[in-house]
Amino acid sequence: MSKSISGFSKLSKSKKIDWIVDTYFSNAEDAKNILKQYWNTDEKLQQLHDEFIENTITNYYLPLGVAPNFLINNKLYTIPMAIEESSVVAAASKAAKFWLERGGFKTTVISTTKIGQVHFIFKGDFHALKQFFAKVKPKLFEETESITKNMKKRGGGIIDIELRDKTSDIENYYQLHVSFETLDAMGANFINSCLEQFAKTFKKEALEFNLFTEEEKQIDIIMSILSNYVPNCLVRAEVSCSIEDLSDNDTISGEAFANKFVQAVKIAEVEPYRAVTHNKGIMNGIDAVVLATGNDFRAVEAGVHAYASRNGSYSSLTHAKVENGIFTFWMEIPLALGTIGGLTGLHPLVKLSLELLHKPSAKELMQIVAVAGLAQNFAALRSLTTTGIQQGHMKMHLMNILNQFEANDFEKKTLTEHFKNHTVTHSAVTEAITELRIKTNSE
Ligand SMILES: CC(C)(COP(=O)([O-])OP(=O)([O-])OC[C@H]1O[C@@H](n2cnc3c(N)ncnc32)[C@H](O)[C@@H]1OP(=O)([O-])[O-])[C@@H](O)C(=O)NCCC(=O)NCCSC(=O)C[C@@](C)(O)CC(=O)[O-]
Ligand SMILES: NC(=O)C1=CN([C@@H]2O[C@H](COP(=O)(O)OP(=O)(O)OC[C@H]3O[C@@H](n4cnc5c(N)ncnc54)[C@H](O)[C@@H]3O)[C@@H](O)[C@H]2O)C=CC1
Repeated sequence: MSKSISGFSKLSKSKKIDWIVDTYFSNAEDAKNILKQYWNTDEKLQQLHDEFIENTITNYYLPLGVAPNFLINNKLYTIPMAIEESSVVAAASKAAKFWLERGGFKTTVISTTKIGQVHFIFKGDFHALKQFFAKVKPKLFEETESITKNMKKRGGGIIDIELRDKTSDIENYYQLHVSFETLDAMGANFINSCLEQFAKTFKKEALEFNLFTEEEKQIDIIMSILSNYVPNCLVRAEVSCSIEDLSDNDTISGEAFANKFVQAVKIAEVEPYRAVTHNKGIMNGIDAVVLATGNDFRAVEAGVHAYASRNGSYSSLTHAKVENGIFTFWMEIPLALGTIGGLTGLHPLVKLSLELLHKPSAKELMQIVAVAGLAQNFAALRSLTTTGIQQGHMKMHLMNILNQFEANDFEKKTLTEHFKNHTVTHSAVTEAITELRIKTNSE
């Protein structure tokens, strides 16, 4: 059985590794070598990565791929994508190329408001609390001045502070519900700093408020935190073309494809089991760009799925219709992203990704990310409603299976050629590589 340890965080990196490999690995030297293999040879760069998080022992690589040919509002982009799953980048690239020839993607940012809340318990009269709030509200703005002054100069800051009565949900529970404009920053730290100052001011001022009883003066702050639910930080991405232009092969007409596609989207609108997978496909594109641009994918994931459930049941994020012979496919999605702050100015590959994207503002990045999600969903639905998903996915996954067998270059070349005309499944690859090895050995 493994042991626990006290003071691990205080050990040096090399001592941490020693403890890990000695405690958990049968071959400590091998384990240590694997960890060290992923260190950067540039010590300064390694230190930068070490300091992103805590207790760092090595780097965890993900491939960074690119999907070219994205025409967004008449501007061409090559989109960086960091993801472990095969076929996602290929699918995005294929959808980009398809829509490039059909006018490209059109996007608009609908809104950019973010929310934070101070949750508190107040045992008293709501009327008195409202009076107190009216009195203290200017002070809340005043006492956060040092935090907000630069953001205000840039055109952002605190938009409004509301008092919300939540006592029908929990006894004596109220909120300060605050809206913010954080411009090119995702804003989590800015918002949290403002909220924590509101909480201090609110509590302090309550002690001096004459209309409160002694009990009412004891406002109990439970917590102050931004919300990752951002339904008013919304972007729309859309593609459309005539149904005749929709087909690029002879096996299905544009009309038949459009109808099937719209049905597939409708199913995801009404059937949660399908909607979750449908939206997972959208997140294949979104997460990959969010990660490549150093943004907080947990925040995005949480917010997006909450939005997908906003009408009471989990539903598709994308929608499609055919009207007057025109096929339209679109998505509105909440995305709180930053192109300043967090890791965006620190991680060399994030900086490179942002430069590749023409150094976007947060609003531009929202549009690019939404397009990556819409394109991904288009590619997946196109495969699902025509060839089935496995054909393309397994074609891309072939190399992973071959690597599981530690295939050499000759085997990879021969089998890639073979599977151009055969269906890729795990067992078909197993059979083919076994046969090839028997044949090669007997020669
Ligand atoms: C996989 C493809 C693209 C193959 O599609 P294909 O028609 O066999 O590809 P192709 O060889 O004819 O090439 C056409 C274009 O596709 C792209 N492409 C093609 N191959 C590559 C490659 N190796 N590397 C980079 N890009 C590639 C590329 O843009 C290329 O143009 P070119 O560069 O030649 O001018 C297609 O079958 C497809 O789009 N499939 C969908 C795959 C998918 O959605 N994968 C996500 C993982 S599955 C999942 O997690 C989600 C899901 C599906 O469950 C969601 C849902 O249910 O909704
Ligand atoms: N629940 C959550 O989502 C939480 C997330 N986080 C983390 O917080 C980080 C993001 O916080 P931020 O406050 O965005 O980053 P940050 O703390 O690095 O701040 C960015 C700062 O950049 C400055 N700035 C300069 N030019 C600007 C411009 N044009 N527009 C806007 N700001 C400009 C502002 O002072 C702003 O506060 C992420 O790493 C995230 O993972 C932290 C706590 C909770």
